[in-house]
Amino acid sequence: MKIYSRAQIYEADKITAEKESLPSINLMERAGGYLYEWVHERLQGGKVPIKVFCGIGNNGGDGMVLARYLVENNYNVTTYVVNYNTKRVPDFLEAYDRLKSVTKNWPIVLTEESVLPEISPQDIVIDAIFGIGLNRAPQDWVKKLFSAINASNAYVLSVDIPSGMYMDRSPEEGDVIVLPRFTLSFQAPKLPFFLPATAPFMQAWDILDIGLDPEYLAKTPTDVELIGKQEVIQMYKSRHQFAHKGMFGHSLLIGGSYGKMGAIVLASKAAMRAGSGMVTAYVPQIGVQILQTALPEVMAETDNFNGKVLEEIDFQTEANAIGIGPGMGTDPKTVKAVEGFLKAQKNPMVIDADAINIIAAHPALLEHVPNLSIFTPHLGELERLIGTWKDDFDRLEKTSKFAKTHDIIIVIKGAHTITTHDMKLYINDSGNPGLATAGSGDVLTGVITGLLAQGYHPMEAALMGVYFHGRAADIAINQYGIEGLMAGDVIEFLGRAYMDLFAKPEEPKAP
Ligand SMILES: NC(=O)C1=CN([C@@H]2O[C@H](COP(=O)(O)OP(=O)(O)OC[C@H]3O[C@@H](n4cnc5c(N)ncnc54)[C@H](OP(=O)(O)O)[C@@H]3O)[C@@H](O)[C@H]2O)[C@@H](O)CC1
Ligand SMILES: [K+]
Repeated sequence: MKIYSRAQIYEADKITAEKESLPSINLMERAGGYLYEWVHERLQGGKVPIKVFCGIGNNGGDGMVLARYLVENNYNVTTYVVNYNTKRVPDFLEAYDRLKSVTKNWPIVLTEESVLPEISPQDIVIDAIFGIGLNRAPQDWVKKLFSAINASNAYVLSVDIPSGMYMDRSPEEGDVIVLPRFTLSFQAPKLPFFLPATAPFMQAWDILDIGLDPEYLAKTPTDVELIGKQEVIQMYKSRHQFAHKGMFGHSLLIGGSYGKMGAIVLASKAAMRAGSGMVTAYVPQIGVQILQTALPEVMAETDNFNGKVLEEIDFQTEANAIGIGPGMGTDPKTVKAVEGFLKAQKNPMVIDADAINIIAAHPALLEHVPNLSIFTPHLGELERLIGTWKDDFDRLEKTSKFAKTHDIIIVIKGAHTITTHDMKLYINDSGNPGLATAGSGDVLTGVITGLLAQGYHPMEAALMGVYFHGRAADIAINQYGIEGLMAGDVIEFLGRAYMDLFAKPEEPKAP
């Protein structure tokens, strides 16, 4: 699913109005009408007190239309104009007049001098104060209103985006954002919904299709995409009945050290479950027995040293794909081995954990990393690789530039894992907090390597790998719970994640 920028949303709005030869207020009427339907379906005329807070831009206009429908249908509504600015936009004014024409209870105008209204936990609050147009810090009294809404314990429904959330920067000290119970966003989700500093405000949300011009939406390329089941189905290649193991590639996982053999065991097993025809693990001698005992399906190769860490990386396996890093450590001898190894590589591979740390500490090695290799850092590793950042948006910009410069793919692991290549961002749609557990990254490395070995393009392998890893965890928590989930459980549910691609979607849960 495409994620449009603010400029693209405004453009879509303009083009839709032009094409339909309708004044733009009609689009606002449509948006407000859909908001009303959503609310009405749930309240069924119930006389709960509804407080609609409207700004004076188009987001406020949407709120005004919703308020009018509520009034016309005899709901118990009080409407407020949060008059944060002198520039009331024309469509807002029109929607405001239309509301005033149907009721004697005109909206209450709130300004800096006003006493803010009491909000009780029984109220329903509609937050239509700021939409995607927020471009500077609101005045203190407006922030106080946001805080009062948040402190009220009322059910809060945000229109389009929680008020106070920016489209292009993370919250800073002193910022306040409305924390809604639910957000109804128009046409497509917005980038901040998925970033660490702002995603916690998006506990539940849905998209309202307000009929923006489908042609414009379809033909406009976006810098950001959301990757879910639909996108993965398009990349998936099904197997025919007479397939044999030689057709699905040989994965080689390099890593492990004394005390950290589990990481390479998990990665190797995950590569098998991801569908790699064969898997070999290249480990220090100390690890051979452990690996062979843990995983009879996986072959082992080792170096010529009797050490606890890898001192050499020189293998016979003719691998279709290599994943390096899990449990490897950063012993100087291993660093030398990695240097030698990288210089000999031509094909894209998966680079994780200590292999990332080694490259970060020896940036000259980047030159030897094959193009389209997939780096899978968590935030700590990413910082070592690319340096520090100001906020979530800055991190994305710096990471995509770094990936572009070195022609690599970077998978930034997090609650919403984001993959970047060629200045585009791909946000993963699956996964849950259960994945914040030891070994989960090693499993991901194995899955991506296994997909790469099967002949998927590195971008497909990265996006599918991240998706399946998350989806397997989503299915696994039905059995283990979020707290109980372990990395090994994710591996056990990988098969189910593949099967789920073609399963009938579940009924959405009621908010
Ligand atoms: N386009 C679409 O597809 C559709 C969009 N729709 C709706 O429109 C919403 C976007 O509307 P919007 O552009 O009018 O912006 P909104 O968020 O209402 O802010 C209003 C204005 O406030 C100003 N301002 C900013 N920060 C400020 C501050 N701190 N303190 C004081 N003032 C501040 C700033 O104007 P400025 O003063 O910078 O000129 C800004 O323009 C969108 O979220 C959706 O709900 C739907 O109707 C249907 C189709
Ligand atoms: K809002």
